[in-house]
Parts: sequence; C-alpha cells; structure tokens
Amino acid sequence: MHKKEILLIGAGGHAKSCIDVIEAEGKFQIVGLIGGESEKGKTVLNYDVIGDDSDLPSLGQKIRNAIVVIGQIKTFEIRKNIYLKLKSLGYNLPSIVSPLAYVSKYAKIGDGTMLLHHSIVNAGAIVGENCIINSRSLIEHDVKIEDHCHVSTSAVLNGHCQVGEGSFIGSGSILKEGVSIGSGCIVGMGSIVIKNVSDRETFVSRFA
Ligand SMILES: CC(=O)SCCNC(=O)CCNC(=O)[C@H](O)C(C)(C)COP(=O)(O)OP(=O)(O)OC[C@H]1O[C@@H](n2cnc3c(N)ncnc32)[C@H](O)[C@@H]1OP(=O)(O)O
Repeated sequence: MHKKEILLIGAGGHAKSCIDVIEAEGKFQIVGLIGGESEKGKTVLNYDVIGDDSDLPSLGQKIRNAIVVIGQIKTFEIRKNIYLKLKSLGYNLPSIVSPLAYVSKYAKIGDGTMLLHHSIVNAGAIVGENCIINSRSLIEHDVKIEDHCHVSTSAVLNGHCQVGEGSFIGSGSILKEGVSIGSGCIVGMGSIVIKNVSDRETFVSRFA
C-alpha cells in the first residue's frame, strides 16, 4: 500500500508511543519530527528531528499531513496552539487509530486525535479534535470528549460522561456514569470521580 507522508510535531516521550502506533497502523510514512530549537538534529527511535516551529510553513509546501505528538498533563495550551497553527497553515490533520484499539462504528473521532494501543471507544461516544486517547483507556457509550483533551493510560469514562475542552484525565481514574468534567481540568491519577468537576479545577481522590 502506498503510504502518505506525515510530519510529527513533538520529540519527547509521548512521541515514541505515537511513532509505535503510526508504524503499527501502517497508513503513513513518518518523514521527521519537529522539536524545540535544542532538539534539532536529535533522533527519536529511527526518525530525525528535522526542524522547529519556524520551519512549519516551508515544510507544509511539500508535506501535507501532520499530527501533534506532544504530551499533556498540566497545560493543554501548547498542544492546542500548535494544532491551530498547523490548521491555519493548511496541513491535513488525520486521526490515527492503533490496529489494537477498538472504535465502534457508532462512535465519532475528530481530526488530529490519536487512539493508542488497546483503547476502546464504544457506541455513541464522540471524541473531539487533537485528543490523546491513551493506551488501555475505556471511553464508554455516549461519552462526549471535547477538543484538546488527554485521557491517560487505563482511565475509565463510564456511560454519558462529558469532558470539557483541554482537560486531562489521569492514569487509572474512574469516572462514574454521567459525570461531567469542565474545561481545562486536571483529574489526578487514580481518582474516583463521582460528582461533577468545575472548569479549571484540579481534582484528586482523598480517602484518608
Ligand atoms: C503514558 C504516560 O505516562 S501519560 C501520564 C500519566 N500520568 C498521570 O496520570 C499522572 C498525572 N499527575 C498527577 O496525578 C499529579 O499528581 C497531579 C497533576 C494531580 C498533581 O501534581 P503536582 O501539582 O505536582 O502535585 P504534588 O505532587 O505536589 O501533590 C500535591 C498534593 O496532592 C496529592 N496528590 C497528587 N496527586 C494525587 C493523586 N493522583 N491522588 C491523590 N492525591 C494526590 C499529593 O499527595 C499532595 O498532597 P499534600 O499537599 O497533602 O502533600
């Protein structure tokens, strides 16, 4: 199969996981990574960091596809801003789905979103643009996740939960069905969330 070229924006740890998924999916040929000024010339797995943000306009003349592979815990603005910049430069921002993930035919996945290995998105769920649906996470039926969110490893979002723009749901967290998380929230790893969380709130479970 002819593979389309894709540029990866980010050169850290999360980029490695994303490279593994892109190679496994087999639809795109990675042409290189975009990193910070100091990362130029570095290699991540088998791929070179070929430029920084300032090179995006010129690279966009030859490479049409891109995806953001920067990680996200405390701030979503870095991923959001670079995503909007790529859009304004005319890049295509495909969604990438690991062949080991399951996406119901009744679910919707937005542009620029990556589903990593063993994630599950069930019927009626809607995932926005530029999200990370990380390894082994479970997005149950009718969940709605807005743009620029990160659902971390092994998090469980039960039926009808909602997650506002730019929120982070920590590793191994469990959201009770119907719970609503506001925008720009941080849900700490291992949290049990049984009530709604307001915009920009950091929530961690405290059982002591
Ligand atoms: C593939 C990947 O690696 S994806 C990344 C996966 N990683 C995660 O999911 C981890 C996400 N990060 C967390 O959960 C962090 O602990 C955060 C963001 C919630 C807080 O981090 P920080 O702001 O650095 O807070 P800090 O570690 O100083 O802790 C502040 C307080 O909250 C408590 N706390 C922090 N996280 C948690 C948590 N998940 N559950 C319960 N309590 C917590 C700390 O014990 C501390 O309590 P104290 O003030 O009584 O001493």
